[in-house]
Amino acid sequence: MSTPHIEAERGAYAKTVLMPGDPLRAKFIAETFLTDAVQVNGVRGMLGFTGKYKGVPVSVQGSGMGCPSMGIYSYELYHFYDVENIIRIGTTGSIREDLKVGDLVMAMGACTTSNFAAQYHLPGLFAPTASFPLLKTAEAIASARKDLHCVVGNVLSADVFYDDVSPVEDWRKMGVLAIEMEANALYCNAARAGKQALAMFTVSDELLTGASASAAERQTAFTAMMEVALDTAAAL
Ligand SMILES: O=P(O)(O)O[C@H]1O[C@H](CO)[C@@H](O)[C@H]1O
Ligand SMILES: O=c1cc[nH]c(=O)[nH]1
Repeated sequence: MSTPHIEAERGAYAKTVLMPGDPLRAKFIAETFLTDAVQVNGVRGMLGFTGKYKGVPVSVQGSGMGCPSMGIYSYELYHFYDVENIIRIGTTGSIREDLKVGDLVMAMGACTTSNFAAQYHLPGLFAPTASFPLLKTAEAIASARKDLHCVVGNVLSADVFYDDVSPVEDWRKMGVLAIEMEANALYCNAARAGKQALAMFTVSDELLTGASASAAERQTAFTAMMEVALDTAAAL
């Protein structure tokens, strides 16, 4: 069996899949943290791998950028590959003063400028949220680490990276912590499929100050987030 975007056979993915936007980050995770890792997808270069972490089967699959791309891959994993849990691990731009480069943000909710949820024809607006069991487990793992500052709250999944007019202040006034581009679609797909999802992010940019992660910070802080996500997967 394959889908238009995934060439893997049914059963090739573990029940928990980590999803970075960048397929090369998926490759890095497989090579760095997984044992017995095998590549299960290479269609469009959107790499996917399955291996073991601390003896537990775990997969990692690139999602691409934006809600449409995340919408495709998470839908196919949930519906055609029997995946139960998806943990997005991404980068984000913080819009709150105390959220600094390297900090970890977990998305309890995901606002959006995308029209992704319009497909459901709901008689109102849907509020996409993380799965509480995943969030609770991941937050406990992150908080136990001395090397991480972890904040849980609302994020914005934006449709536009290069905005003509910056939306930062409007969302900041509503208590939104940070901006990324995929969590909303992931949470919608999980809700509709009756599955579990969580999105977490390393702050790569402070949109209020203009600070951004150095190469070294990207290496270490992103690695800490990967470990939190993998330890969460192993604990499920
Ligand atoms: O680092 P990733 O997971 O790709 O996430 C963020 O980075 C990309 C934009 O540069 C968007 O996909 C955004 O959500
Ligand atoms: O500012 C940022 C940083 C990462 N990802 C985004 O979508 N925006």
